[in-house]
Amino acid sequence: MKNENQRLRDIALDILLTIGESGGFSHLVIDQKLKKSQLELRDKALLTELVYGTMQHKLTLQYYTNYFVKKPEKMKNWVKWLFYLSIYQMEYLEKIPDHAIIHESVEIAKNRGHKGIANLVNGVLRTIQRNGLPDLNNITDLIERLSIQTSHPYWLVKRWFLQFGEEITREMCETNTAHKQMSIRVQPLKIRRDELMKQLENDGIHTKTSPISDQGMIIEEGNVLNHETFQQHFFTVQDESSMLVAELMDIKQGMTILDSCSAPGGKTTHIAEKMQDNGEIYAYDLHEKKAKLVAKKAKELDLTCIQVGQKDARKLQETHSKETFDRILVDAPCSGLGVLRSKPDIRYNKKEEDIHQLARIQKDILTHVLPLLKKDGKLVYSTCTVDKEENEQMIQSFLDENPEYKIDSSFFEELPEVLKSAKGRTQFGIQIFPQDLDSDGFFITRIMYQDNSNVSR
Ligand SMILES: C[S@@+](CC[C@H](N)C(=O)[O-])C[C@H]1O[C@@H](n2cnc3c(N)ncnc32)[C@H](O)[C@@H]1O
Repeated sequence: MKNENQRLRDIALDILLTIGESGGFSHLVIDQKLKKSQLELRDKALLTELVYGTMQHKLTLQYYTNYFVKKPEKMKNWVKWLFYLSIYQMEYLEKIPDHAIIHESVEIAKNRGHKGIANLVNGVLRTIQRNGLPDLNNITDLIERLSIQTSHPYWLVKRWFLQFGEEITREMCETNTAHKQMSIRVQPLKIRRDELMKQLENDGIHTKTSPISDQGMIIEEGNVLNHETFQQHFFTVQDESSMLVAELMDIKQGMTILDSCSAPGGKTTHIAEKMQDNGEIYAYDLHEKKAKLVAKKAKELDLTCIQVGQKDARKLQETHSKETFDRILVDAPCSGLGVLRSKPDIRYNKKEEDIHQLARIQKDILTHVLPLLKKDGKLVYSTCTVDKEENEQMIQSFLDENPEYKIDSSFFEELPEVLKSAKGRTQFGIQIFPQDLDSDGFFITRIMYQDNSNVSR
């Protein structure tokens, strides 16, 4: 008979095997399993922590495991992941005593395998308990050391080293393995921010205002997702860097706006709120199912100025005439290297080749969408990634090929005070690193037409 602790770790192991070996998205697999599991709320939180934590530290845990096991390549996948899960708990979670972790892990090994595997698990974990783990500072290659210490693939650390230098890369990798603060965006047509803060405070949830958006709040303590104001859709959970995108669109009431890559609708609904639901927003996404999420979100937030549809951004000229929109948002599909804290599996699944292909798609989308912008309009381009090829270099190459456009220099004046001297600021936009604001890594820039009538070419 399995006890509750064992059952919980068994489920965690199944989830890790699915994400780690079959490439499932962590948040989707966890959601699915949690729905079926009938675990108590507290246990669900621990299960989520075990899965995210183990995934986040996978390469470090692999290094430790391989240090102690003689022929690691011969281990079955479930044994490998059982080691990662067990060592994660011993090394990173203070609340569970080592003897309890070892006991549960050995029981799982007995149930899933045989006595030999149980003995191996017992032997390795007891050695770690007695002697501790190897010192990662002894790894001599700087990039390899950082890769193992912070569990980022070698190619990615090397790429960031070359693009941003050692200091920024180190800070970024370290931030990516740390806990991330949660932020929310109030729906101002439903409740004022100060009122919401007061209501939450009365129920023991401490918040502070965001330096990025006057709709933003940072949760300092307490679980806001269990609060009635969340069920009432008085706010949306949104990262602060993500909030900054709509903040930098210079939005006014009554505008006609295109959101070309809009699902699941975080930024579309923010734009609608900023317009006080007064204007027209056309929100599209390549995938029908995802576009439906935008409509759902708009409905929950009682926003009516959004028209949702399934469309390829590269073919929008079939639907809309040239120079239709006052503002356009291209929140482009990207490699997602800025959101590694919330989606730990991304770092192991992405390949360098994906980046080249994404940069081509991003440029293609920009090229096809920009003619829809009014001559005095503004287009904001953003990604949730940290990579020059998809951001600065893509923009530079686009502008080189399309001299009728330029970066809108007033964009930089509108940056919030906390980002005015950010390290990621260049003539092509701003790269926000996760360590800048304890938020997601994002790139944002703003493009407009350039009056070339006086320029001879
Ligand atoms: C970064 S996400 C957008 C996030 C969204 N703006 C938000 O804030 O919730 C990029 C979206 O672009 C969509 N996409 C990818 N290729 C596209 C294309 N060719 N045309 C339109 N949408 C596309 C993806 O399905 C994905 O939902």
